[in-house]
Amino acid sequence: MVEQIRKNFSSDNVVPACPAVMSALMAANEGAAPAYGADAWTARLQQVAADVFQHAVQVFPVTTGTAANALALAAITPPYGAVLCDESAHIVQSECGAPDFYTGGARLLTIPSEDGRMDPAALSYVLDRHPASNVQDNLPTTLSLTQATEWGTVYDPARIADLTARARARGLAVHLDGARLANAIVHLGCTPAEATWKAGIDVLALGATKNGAMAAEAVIIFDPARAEQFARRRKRGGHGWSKQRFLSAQLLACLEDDLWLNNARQANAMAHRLAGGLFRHPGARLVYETQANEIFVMLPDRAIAHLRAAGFVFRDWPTPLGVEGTVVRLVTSYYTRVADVDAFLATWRK
Ligand SMILES: Cc1ncc(COP(=O)(O)O)c(C=O)c1O
Ligand SMILES: C[C@@H](O)[C@H](N)C(=O)O
Repeated sequence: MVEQIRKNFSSDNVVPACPAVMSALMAANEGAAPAYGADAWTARLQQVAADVFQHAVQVFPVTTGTAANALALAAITPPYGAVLCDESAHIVQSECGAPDFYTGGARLLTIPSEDGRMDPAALSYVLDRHPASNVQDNLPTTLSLTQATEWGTVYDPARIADLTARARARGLAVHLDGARLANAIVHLGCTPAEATWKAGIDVLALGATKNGAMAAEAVIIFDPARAEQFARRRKRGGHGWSKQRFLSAQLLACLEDDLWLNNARQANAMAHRLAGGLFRHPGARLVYETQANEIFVMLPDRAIAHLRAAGFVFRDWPTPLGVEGTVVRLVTSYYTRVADVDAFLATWRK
C-alpha cells in the first residue's frame, strides 16, 4: 500500500493526514468538551488565526473546501448578485453548483485568462459591461480569486491588489479560494497578511485538507460586518459540527509553529524538482510555470502509457484552448519525498 501511494501524483487530496495533525486529534480526544464551537480549541483558534494573519478575524471551521467557498460566497453575495471569477475557477468547474445553491441562485460570471490568473483589464472590461443600473442583469457584487490558481500559477500580491481595488471601486466584496494558499505564500515569500487582507481580501476560504489535515478548512472573515449570521448560515447549510473541537484541533496543528507553511514548502520543493526533471526531457512540455505544487505538462502518449504501466497515478487534464496534445496534472504534497520524484523521472527516462 505504501509503495502505491508513493507513486500517486493525482492530487494532494490522496495523501494521509500528517502525523502532527493526527497527534493533535488524539490529544483533543480526551474527556468531554462543549459542542457546536463553544470548545476551548475553537476559542484558541480565533486568537491563533488573528496572530498568523495579523488582523482581527472570525474563523469558522468546516470540513470541505466546497463548503468553505460556497458559504463564504453566500455571506457576501445576494441571490440577484454575480460572482466574477476566472473561467477555470474551482467554484465553477468542480463544486457541482454549491455556490449557486448556497447563494440562492447568484450567477457565476466567468472571465477567460491565459493561465488561471485574472487580468485586471479583463475585470474592468466585464464590469463596464454589467453596469449596476441595468436591473435586467445580475448585479456584480463579488470578485472571487483562487490563490494558488487551478493551473498551479500564483498571483503576485500587486496583481491581487490591482484586481481588488477595481472590484471595490464598484462596491464588490472579495473572496479568496485559498485551498492552496500556503503553497502560494511559500512561493511568494510574503506574509499571510500580505497575501490576504492587505491585498484587499474580505473573506478567505483557507484550505488545510490538501496540506496535511484530515478534513479541515476554515472560513476566515476579515471584515466583521460580513461575519454577521455566518454561524447561522453554516448551521443552515448543514456544516455546523457538534464536535467542532476536532476541526479546530486540526487547524490549530496546521497554523501553530508554521506547520502549514513547512508542509507547503516541502510540496513546492518536490514540484520544482519534478518539473525540473521533466523540463530536461525533450518529450515533455510544461504548459505553465510551476509556482506551487501542481505541474501541468504535455507528455507523449507512449510515455504516459509507460508511466501508468509502471504504477504511477496521475490525471489527464482538459487541454487549454489552443494547446494540441495530451496534458496531465502532477500534484506533489508534504508527503512527497525526493525518492518518489526521482523514481518517476527514472521511469520516465527508460
Ligand atoms: C482550487 C480548489 N478549491 C477548492 C477545493 C476544495 O474542494 P473539496 O470540496 O473537494 O474539498 C479544491 C479541491 O481540491 C481545489 O483544488
Ligand atoms: C476536484 C479536484 O480538482 C480537486 N479539487 C483536486 O485538486 O484534486
